[in-house]
Amino acid sequence: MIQNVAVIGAGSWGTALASVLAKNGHQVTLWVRDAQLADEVNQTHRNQKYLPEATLPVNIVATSSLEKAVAGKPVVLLAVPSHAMRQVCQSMAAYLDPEVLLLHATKGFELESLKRMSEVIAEELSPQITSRLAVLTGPSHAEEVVCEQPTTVVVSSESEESMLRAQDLLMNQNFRVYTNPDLVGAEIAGALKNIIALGAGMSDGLGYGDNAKAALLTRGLAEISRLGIKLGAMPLTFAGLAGVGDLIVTCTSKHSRNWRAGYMLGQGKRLDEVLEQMGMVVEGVRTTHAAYALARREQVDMPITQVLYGILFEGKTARQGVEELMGRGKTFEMSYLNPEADRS
Ligand SMILES: NC(=O)c1ccc[n+]([C@@H]2O[C@H](COP(=O)([O-])OP(=O)(O)OC[C@H]3O[C@@H](n4cnc5c(N)ncnc54)[C@H](O)[C@@H]3O)[C@@H](O)[C@H]2O)c1
Ligand SMILES: O=P(O)(O)OC[C@H](O)CO
Repeated sequence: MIQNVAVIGAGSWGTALASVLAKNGHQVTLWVRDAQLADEVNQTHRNQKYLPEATLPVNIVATSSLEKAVAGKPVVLLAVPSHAMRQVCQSMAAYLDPEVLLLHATKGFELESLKRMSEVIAEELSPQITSRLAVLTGPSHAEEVVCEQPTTVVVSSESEESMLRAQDLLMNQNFRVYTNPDLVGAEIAGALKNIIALGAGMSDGLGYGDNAKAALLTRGLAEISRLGIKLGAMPLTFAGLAGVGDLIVTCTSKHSRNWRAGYMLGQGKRLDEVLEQMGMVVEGVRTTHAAYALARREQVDMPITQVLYGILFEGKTARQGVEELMGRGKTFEMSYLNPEADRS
């Protein structure tokens, strides 16, 4: 069924998802924070800053008014950075349709509270929203999605109906949408892979090869799963699109913001220089901070995250980080063989 959909956030991901929805025939209102960019989208059907190569469908109409964007819309899709989620929800709460289906496509935790995005959304809107809330995640770079390159993603929700509605809205020949009821696992996997992507970029920036990258991905997945399972995720989610699928794409793609930021750090640039040069959200930086705190709180061993925390926030060099990881004591690969020695 054709729907009126509001997409909140006109960075690369919001713009690409607006394009998918519009090509599926939906009427899309795109909320753009910057009024000048809203005019550009309406007049030129382009978003030069975030997706310069793409021409956008004409059934995307941009507005810088959050009220105009969401009022009366049966579906709202949030694609803002994690640090903006709470404030955006607060600002749009009064205008939302009481029966709205809410999707979010944000990969991160709220740093201050260490909460997942769906928890932040439920706190700001209402606990009942969870029955109409779904997350969209999986291996999907905006730059490829907007040019209709084959892409697979996953939607997760506590409500089967919401999950199926989200799948129907988004799925097409080039954008294949799977469902997975493990909302907790989907959100955690999507957020934590960005930490490992920073590490993979660093490894490449240091000039290390494929062996190092494979080690980071595999041991990265081990610690992502360890924390995720402790926080209530289903183990198999980490073997799926939200887990290993997204880990592969983010750690190996030239489009990845997290990999690119890591690469520059590996080459010896300072974090502030790197973030300035990126000009786009690099979720992995805040997520490293959040995961470091969560790992301490939950007493879960996350050696790669710990080392990256040291590099990002404590002045350790990338090379020292590698030495630290490679110089750790002997241990089992599979912690189930010796749960007492749950080390990576
Ligand atoms: N880019 C991708 O390919 C991709 C794919 C999947 C998921 N994501 C996730 O989507 C989310 C958004 O990423 P993106 O790549 O579109 O980022 P981006 O850097 O391309 O754009 C960020 C957007 O958020 C807006 N913004 C920044 N601060 C804001 C604030 N305080 N309040 C409201 N809006 C604010 C900016 O104006 C911009 O429109 C992230 O969580 C990211 O991990 C991105
Ligand atoms: O470009 P990145 O590193 O923010 O990753 C974007 C998506 O999460 C890839 O699935």
